[in-house]
Amino acid sequence: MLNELLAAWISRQRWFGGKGRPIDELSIDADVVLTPGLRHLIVAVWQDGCRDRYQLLLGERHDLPDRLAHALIGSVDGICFYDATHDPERTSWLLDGMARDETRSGLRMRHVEGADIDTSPRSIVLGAEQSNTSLVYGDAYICKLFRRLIPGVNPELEIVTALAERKAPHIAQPYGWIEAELDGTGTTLAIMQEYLSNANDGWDLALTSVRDLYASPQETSAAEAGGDFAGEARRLGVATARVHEELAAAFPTDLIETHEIKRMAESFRRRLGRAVAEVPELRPHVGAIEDAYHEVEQLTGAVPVQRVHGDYHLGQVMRTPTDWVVLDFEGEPGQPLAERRALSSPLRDVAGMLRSFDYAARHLLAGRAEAADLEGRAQEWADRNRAAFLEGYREGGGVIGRVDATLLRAFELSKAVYEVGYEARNRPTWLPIPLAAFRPR
Ligand SMILES: Nc1ncnc2c1ncn2[C@@H]1O[C@H](COP(=O)(O)OP(=O)(O)O)[C@@H](O)[C@H]1O
Ligand SMILES: O=P(O)(O)O[C@H]1O[C@H](CO)[C@@H](O[C@H]2O[C@H](CO)[C@@H](O)[C@H](O)[C@H]2O)[C@H](O)[C@H]1O
Repeated sequence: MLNELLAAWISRQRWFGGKGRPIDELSIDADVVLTPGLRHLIVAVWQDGCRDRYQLLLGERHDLPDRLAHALIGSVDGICFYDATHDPERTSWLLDGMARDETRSGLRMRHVEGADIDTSPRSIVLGAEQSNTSLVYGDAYICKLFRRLIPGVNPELEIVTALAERKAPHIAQPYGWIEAELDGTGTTLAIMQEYLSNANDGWDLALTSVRDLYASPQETSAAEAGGDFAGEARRLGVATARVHEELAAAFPTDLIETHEIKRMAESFRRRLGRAVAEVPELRPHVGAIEDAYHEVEQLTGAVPVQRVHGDYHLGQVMRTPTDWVVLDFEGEPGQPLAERRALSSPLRDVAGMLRSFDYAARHLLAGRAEAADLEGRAQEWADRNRAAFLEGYREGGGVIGRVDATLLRAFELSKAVYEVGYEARNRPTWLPIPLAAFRPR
């Protein structure tokens, strides 16, 4: 009975990866009582013969207070089962568990060595719930619970711990984590980090600047408009180069030669093939994209590779009162863990951020025919901020050599191809944004 309630509820959650397909079966793989009225579950969801596993915090109460009514999963024999991430009385136990380094039936809660965890703040669930659920404790900590579980150490934990040990700037300090064995592999279930309470998301800041430009008289250039973003874009470039430098110092690096460069071009092509099958609007652009990938195949010499962010965009960086902080070193969601941890060219992140400037410039135009006359201004804003970011990247020590232009272009196109698939699946009205990347300039 509980399993059926959970199946109906999980299919409605924003973070559920199998939306739109019926659930054939849901079973409870692990069930640990953390404290009376709070259970930690790992459930297996079967759809079309495939299994995905998810992590739940299940609350139990005889009477559910009104403030938790929205979190109700269902009732069985007079007990109300609910999503306990919304219940600060219960989630405080996670803080206690990490502070005490508790282990409960294989569920290990740990704090970073030397971190002094204040267990007094109470949590709220972060509004912009995405593929995971984040709990913010006062203005001290943010604890991200991974919903869909993939066996292995989460790259975010691996990277921020390594960079924090080096006292690297531009990261949010890690405080603790939760882990368990999944298929015999130590698997990260949650990460707790410093909450940047006084910071703004890069995407929101960039959009404010774009709006200022669109609202200013036609003859005003992007440089003269009130909220010019170029200074911030340059500082972000500097921070990005410093983070790359720290990643190269903390993890192995390598040089890839001709045959591996060809393999990289093949992987760009495979991604293109999958996206074209899914989104026919890509078809007219295939020839030009293939040409750019062909140029990559012709490159000679070695390309430096290292650990990178992997899904770098304006929504992954926050501006604190003093500088930029980079979040979410997890790589592209949906990619296998091995791929997300693989060494790559740092130009991949540079390309990701360049794409993001295009996104910010065009997002107000998407799907609005009447906004077509803003096209030139969108281009001007994007060009100005892309150039400023690259200037900052070089200033911070980042290397973009002459041959790198070919790689950078291919990474940008490949990111835009990924985005076409992402938007078609998640936000179809945004599809024109990445499609614009393939127009000849
Ligand atoms: N350390 C932090 N401090 C403040 N806000 C944060 C922090 N980490 C994440 N956030 C906020 O949560 C949002 C989503 O976080 P993110 O880690 O990107 O989650 P997801 O992987 O689900 O996209 C960010 O855009 C940011 O607004
Ligand atoms: O932040 P996530 O790890 O969930 O990344 C995924 O979602 C992003 C959207 O939130 C998506 O990014 C795309 O949209 C952004 C604006 O919302 C834009 O700034 C990015 O440049 C663009 O790629 C990301 O690709 C996806 O993996």
